[in-house]
Amino acid sequence: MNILEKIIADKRKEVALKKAIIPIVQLEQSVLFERNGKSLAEALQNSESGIIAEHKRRSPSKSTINQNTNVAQVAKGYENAGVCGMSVLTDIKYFGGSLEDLVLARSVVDFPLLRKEFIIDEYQVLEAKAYGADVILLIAAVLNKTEIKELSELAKRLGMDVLLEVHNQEELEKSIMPSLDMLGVNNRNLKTFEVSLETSKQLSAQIPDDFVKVSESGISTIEAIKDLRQYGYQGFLIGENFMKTENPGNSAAEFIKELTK
Ligand SMILES: O=C(O)c1ccccc1NCC(=O)[C@H](O)[C@H](O)COP(=O)(O)O
Repeated sequence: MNILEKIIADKRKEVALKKAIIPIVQLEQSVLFERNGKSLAEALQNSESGIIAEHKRRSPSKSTINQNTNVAQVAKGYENAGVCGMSVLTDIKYFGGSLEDLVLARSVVDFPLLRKEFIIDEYQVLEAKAYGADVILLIAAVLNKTEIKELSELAKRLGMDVLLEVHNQEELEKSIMPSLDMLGVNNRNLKTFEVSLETSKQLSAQIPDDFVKVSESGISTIEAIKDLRQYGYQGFLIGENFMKTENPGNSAAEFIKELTK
């Protein structure tokens, strides 16, 4: 079993347990369920930087990135830095995140928040809305076409944006559908952890112009972003490069200042 298969197997158990503990009707009673979401796709299209900054304590490829974070402080720091949106990892076992992180970020900022999660069930889409997300991530490597359609259409009905993530041409071909807002190319192979920005460059021409293109993972320089822009990318998801520093908000601010000068 590769790491992605292991994560998904654990996720199925986690979701089954959560469904038994917190019924859907309770999620729908959350005050945040009534909140009008902010569009990340629109924010990226109107942005000079295109930065989506991530809150990430650890990952399967890096056992420790930053264990001492205060998610609310990081969210405020990212807001002051002028990011377009923030990605909040909510997986506990592999990334040290939680839905509480999402709601804490929501309590201090009003810009688009992406629930970064391995979504395999409609229950998690409802959870994303109930805990304050504006955007969900769907990963083509772990979903079939029908699942992508059903999960993305539910997110759209709830007023959320959908970022669909692919890593190769086959995943891209099965995924293109009108209920998606952004097409993300993950430069990290989630089975081997190998990272190459060439993945974004190679797949860019096959992504229809109707979708905002986002390049994800392994981005750490201004030059990389300038290069990826030549391939039509308007969004750049950055995690470790900011989170490995003592003050992720300040790091994002310095990066964006340099990028937009
Ligand atoms: O980051 C990992 O090790 C990882 C492993 C398995 C599945 C997903 C994983 N990461 C999720 C992400 O896509 C990244 O957190 C995100 O794109 C930011 O990447 P980076 O800037 O390289 O931290």
